[in-house]
Amino acid sequence: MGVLMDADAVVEVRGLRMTYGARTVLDGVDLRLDRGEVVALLGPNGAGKTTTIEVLEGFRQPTAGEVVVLGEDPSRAGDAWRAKVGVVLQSWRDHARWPVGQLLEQFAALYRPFAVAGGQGPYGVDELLELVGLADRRRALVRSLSGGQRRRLDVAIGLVGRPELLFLDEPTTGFDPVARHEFHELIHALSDFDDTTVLLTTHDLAEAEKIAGRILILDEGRIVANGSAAELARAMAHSSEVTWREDGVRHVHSAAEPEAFVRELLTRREVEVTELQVRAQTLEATYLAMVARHETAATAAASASDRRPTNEEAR
Ligand SMILES: Nc1ncnc2c1ncn2[C@@H]1O[C@H](COP(=O)(O)OP(=O)(O)OP(=O)(O)O)[C@@H](O)[C@H]1O
Repeated sequence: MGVLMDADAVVEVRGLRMTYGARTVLDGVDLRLDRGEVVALLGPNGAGKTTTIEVLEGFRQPTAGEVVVLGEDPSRAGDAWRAKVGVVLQSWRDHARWPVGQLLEQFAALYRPFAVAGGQGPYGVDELLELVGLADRRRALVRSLSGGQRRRLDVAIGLVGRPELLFLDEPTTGFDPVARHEFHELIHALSDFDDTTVLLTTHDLAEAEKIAGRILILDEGRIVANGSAAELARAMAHSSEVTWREDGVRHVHSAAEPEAFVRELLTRREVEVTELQVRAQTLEATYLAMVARHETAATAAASASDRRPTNEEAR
């Protein structure tokens, strides 16, 4: 059993460190996921997102820190634990000669012994193919799928055991807009109706904003931001822009709290307000500002510690 205390947490991590040789990739990561949450882990290339997810999946042994996932240490957990966790890795290129439906049947069979009494057990193949939009490719060989279809199959393989916790590493790479939209609906349905907890990495900030209730930004081995897209925008003091017409005259106002401003505008004014629009700060602008701010601070700290004291200062 895990050493951490909170029974409500699906994932709880404290002080996670990971080094590859002399290189420190994760340097004190703390995070927590509660049941039914969809959380996006963002960060620049090489920030350590995949490494974090691989530690949570039990594929990598951390250098230091406490990691509890579904009540267990993932690096020691057994098959019954593994059956509750779904994983979609960044690239998965096996099983080229298998027909899609047969491959999913095989995976479903692996999960069947772990189905709990009264639970639904693994997905039926037809239902799963329908869910991921591959119903018409049941008999196709895996190698004949397009890149986006291949990725949908990866998602199906991650889902087949009806996991309590789903890790998705850049799941929508190569998806066309329709597939992407369907995938977002699928994630909403999983968290709303099945209480599935989802942790995904993505470089698509619009996607993170759309599907994740909470966003974590990892940079230089640490979580530098944690909150909803709106909370992160507020933390950066980013304003939304409200525009409207009053007696035919166009007005523009920057508001840190646009809901309150619009409420005031609509209730207190006696004149007619038309063409009211609120342009919210995008997560992309917030993200770019946050990463830039963090990196500037890190560079300043590094150059301060490199700077040798002058003779004058040393005295
Ligand atoms: N097995 C390994 N051995 C040595 N270094 C590694 C290993 N795996 C990853 N790294 C390094 O660790 C750092 C973090 O990699 P990771 O794949 O976790 O980042 P990421 O945030 O997922 O990046 P991306 O957005 O590019 O997918 C990178 O600098 C990478 O080169």
